Amino acid sequence: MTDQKIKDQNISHCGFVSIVGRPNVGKSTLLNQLLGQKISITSRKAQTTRHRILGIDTEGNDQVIYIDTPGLHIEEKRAINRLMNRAASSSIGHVELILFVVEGTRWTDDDDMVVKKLQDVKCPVLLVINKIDNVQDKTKLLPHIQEISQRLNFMDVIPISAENGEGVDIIKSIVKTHLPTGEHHFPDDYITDRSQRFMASEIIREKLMRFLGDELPYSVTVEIEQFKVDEKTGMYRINGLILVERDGQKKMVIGNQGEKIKKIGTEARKDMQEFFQTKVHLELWVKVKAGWADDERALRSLGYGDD
Ligand SMILES: Nc1nc2c(ncn2[C@@H]2O[C@H](COP(=O)(O)OP(=O)(O)OP(=O)(O)O)[C@@H](O)[C@H]2O)c(=O)[nH]1
Repeated sequence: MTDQKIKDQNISHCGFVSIVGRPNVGKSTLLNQLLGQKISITSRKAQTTRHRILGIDTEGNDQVIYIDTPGLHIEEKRAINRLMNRAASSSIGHVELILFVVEGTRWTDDDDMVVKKLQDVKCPVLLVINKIDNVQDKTKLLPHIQEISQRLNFMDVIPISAENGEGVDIIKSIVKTHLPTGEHHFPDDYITDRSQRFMASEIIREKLMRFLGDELPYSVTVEIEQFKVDEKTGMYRINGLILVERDGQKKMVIGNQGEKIKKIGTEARKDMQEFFQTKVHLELWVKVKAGWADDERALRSLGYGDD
């Protein structure tokens, strides 16, 4: 190895990379793959991610800070949708690189909206075509890529499958070449900027998204009322409050003889134990708080819009 190479390896690098795209294209799945650990919740329903979340990947002298964002979407009628779009848009500036994630050969008006937002950015934009495992006829991929490439000057186009990891290493190596020299922003053992309390509420929300019917998840949010560490055993005692908008929704979350909320609690506790690496005692309650998703002040008190 040359002296120059040895010298370069000892220089600290750090930079921010935004992951943007419309809802449900696989941004959070990609972030989890890039980190090799699950920190961002995912589900088959659109608009699972509601907050901006940082995923920190430190390898030797290099620290990459990925910004996972809520999916950008046209519908902005409700206060919650406005805040989600704002959180996503604010992450577009001041980064080293943007990963624009789209889904196979499927293109929608929301994708067009994202392209418009990216039109004037100063940093390079990498087009990431996700879910290629779902594209049956691969011959359609090339003309599709050619068509999208006319809409924006992409630095490169990488087809991937975030679900099974295909192509993710290529993204990692491209990201590395865009890191400026500089001190690490976070301690090397950090994987996210978010508190354990926040992660606990997200894990519960993921189970609500996954186990409730198609419409209900958008009327539900979670507040952590208690987060205590038992000093003797190290066990976490967590109380979560599930807020819904109407009485009928409360019944649906609880389920027949409490079976639904029990399932949500069991699955959330399992994930929490894995994430926190300790035993967890979790209790869940459901409460009606009408109109929480339309009221910007109520949303702020629930932690929305701080992003
Ligand atoms: N087949 C397939 N499914 C994928 C792939 N990546 C993600 N998915 C699925 O797509 C759905 C959405 O993934 P998410 O990671 O939650 O998508 P997102 O873009 O973060 O969604 P929002 O939170 O709505 O912005 C989930 O059901 C994932 O399992 C992939 O490479 N292949």
